[in-house]
Amino acid sequence: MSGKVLLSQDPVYQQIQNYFKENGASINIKKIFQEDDIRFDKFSLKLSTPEDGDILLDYSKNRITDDAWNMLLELAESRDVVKTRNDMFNGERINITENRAVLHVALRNRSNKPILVDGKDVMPEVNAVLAHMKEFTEQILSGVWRGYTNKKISDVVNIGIGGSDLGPLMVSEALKAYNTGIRSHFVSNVDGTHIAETLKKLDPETTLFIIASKTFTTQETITNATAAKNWFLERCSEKEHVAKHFVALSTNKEKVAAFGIDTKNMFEFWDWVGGRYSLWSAIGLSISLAIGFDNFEKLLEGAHYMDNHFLTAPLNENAPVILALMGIWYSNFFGAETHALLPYDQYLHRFAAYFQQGDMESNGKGGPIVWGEPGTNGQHAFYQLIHQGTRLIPCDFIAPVITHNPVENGAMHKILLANYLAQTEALMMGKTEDQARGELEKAGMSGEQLEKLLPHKVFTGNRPTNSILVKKVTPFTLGALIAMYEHKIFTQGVIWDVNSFDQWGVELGKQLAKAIEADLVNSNKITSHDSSTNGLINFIKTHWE
Ligand SMILES: O=P(O)(O)OC[C@H]1O[C@H](O)[C@H](O)[C@@H](O)[C@@H]1O
Repeated sequence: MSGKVLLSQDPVYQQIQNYFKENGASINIKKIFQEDDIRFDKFSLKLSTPEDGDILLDYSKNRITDDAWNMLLELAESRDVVKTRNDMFNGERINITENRAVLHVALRNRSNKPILVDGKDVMPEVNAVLAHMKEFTEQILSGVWRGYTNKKISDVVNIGIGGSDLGPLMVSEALKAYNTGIRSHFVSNVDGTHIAETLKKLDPETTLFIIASKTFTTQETITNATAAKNWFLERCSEKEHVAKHFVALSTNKEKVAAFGIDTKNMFEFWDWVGGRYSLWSAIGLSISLAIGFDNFEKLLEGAHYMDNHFLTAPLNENAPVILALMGIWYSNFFGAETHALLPYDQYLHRFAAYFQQGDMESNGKGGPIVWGEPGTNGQHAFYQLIHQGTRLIPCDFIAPVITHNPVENGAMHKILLANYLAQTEALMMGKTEDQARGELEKAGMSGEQLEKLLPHKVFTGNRPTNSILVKKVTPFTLGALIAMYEHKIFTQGVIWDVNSFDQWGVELGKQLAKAIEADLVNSNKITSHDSSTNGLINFIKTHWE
């Protein structure tokens, strides 16, 4: 990421800027479709997976002309996307501020081709942990591993936060159709309500706690894990039974041992796995328990499939690169501030939440705000803003062609897909004044009443969307989808010159929280902060007394 000129000084970037200045405002998606019969063929990409059908990326409904697109592809070249991508896959320390390699791709490297970090192949270690996860999953699911009163484990509580929570939670929800019968719970918030409400439902004899923390120092996780251990020990006084009910996922053996978890019940990963890229590592243990190890492997295979695509496809046929460039076009040139992820699949209801961390903790220093909710719920909440608001909001619409739940003989899924399709069409086409007038007249309106209402019924249209279709949400296709977005984030980071793999911005709040905690536990009137913070602290303390 060094040795490049600043993005704003990159000649290709400047060329795009000039093009945008002259043409940006007049690009109309509807018009381009009218002028170009093969627009969909040109601006869509079909990826055929070995067993799970095709993945279709339709990026034709964008404010993009052939010329702009070619220049954006050139920009990817001039920003060294290819070289940096290769550096990542080759184990170079591309996370420069932490001096670390970035190798989540090694965790799902099903080809087993050696990947070297400082000359050492990481694959044997990766495979050893996977073998441990497989063995453990099989023991729990078959009932070989039992609780302290010899009962089978029925409930698994993943205690973690950020990357040690969002990935396992999102995937366990997304693949519920594959559930093994284990009930999964996720506790993340340091608000005691989260663990208290979770524990209410649980029996210590049949519950397994997975303490998931890369560093094993995260305040929320250690506090929740301690509360869980105390809850367990209040019900089963024998300390040695902790070993049957607590396992750890971490890079930090010493801290795991200090917490009181036997390190043979620790599943290891490494500093070259970023928290928000860790669901493929030991952090995925709760996923493996929820859907079975074979399905967890399929998730890895799907991601590996996308890794190969990202690594080998030419830039103009490369799904993550295409998504990245389209995002750059809107962020850098149109000034779009946000990007919406809109999965039309109830199983993917945490997908946007997951990529809020994935994208904004990675590229938040330069990239857009990422947000979203599943369709059709979003339609009844915030789509008004997307359709008629003053801001440009590029959206990704994601859906499976086939549902796991063909309720009412599949009729419900057809309704869902009709909505999925209608939204992107409506966003592009809008409704002209003439059309709106015609509709109002048809409804019997005229004169002043009609003229008054008319402007409110007009939709400008020309609002950009990508449509992504998978055959079905399977472990494989989900793995591929997640990896596609990971590599999109990577590509954008390279173009923006943002290190997507550090997150220094989250440190300051943590530091201050430690200091304030000390102010909260004494009975003094606090005066050492600004007057607002003092006032808030003192208000809280007065109401405790
Ligand atoms: O897994 P841990 O070490 O407990 O970290 C959990 C989370 O902590 C911080 O908030 C980081 O910003 C996240 O990237 C990380 O996922």
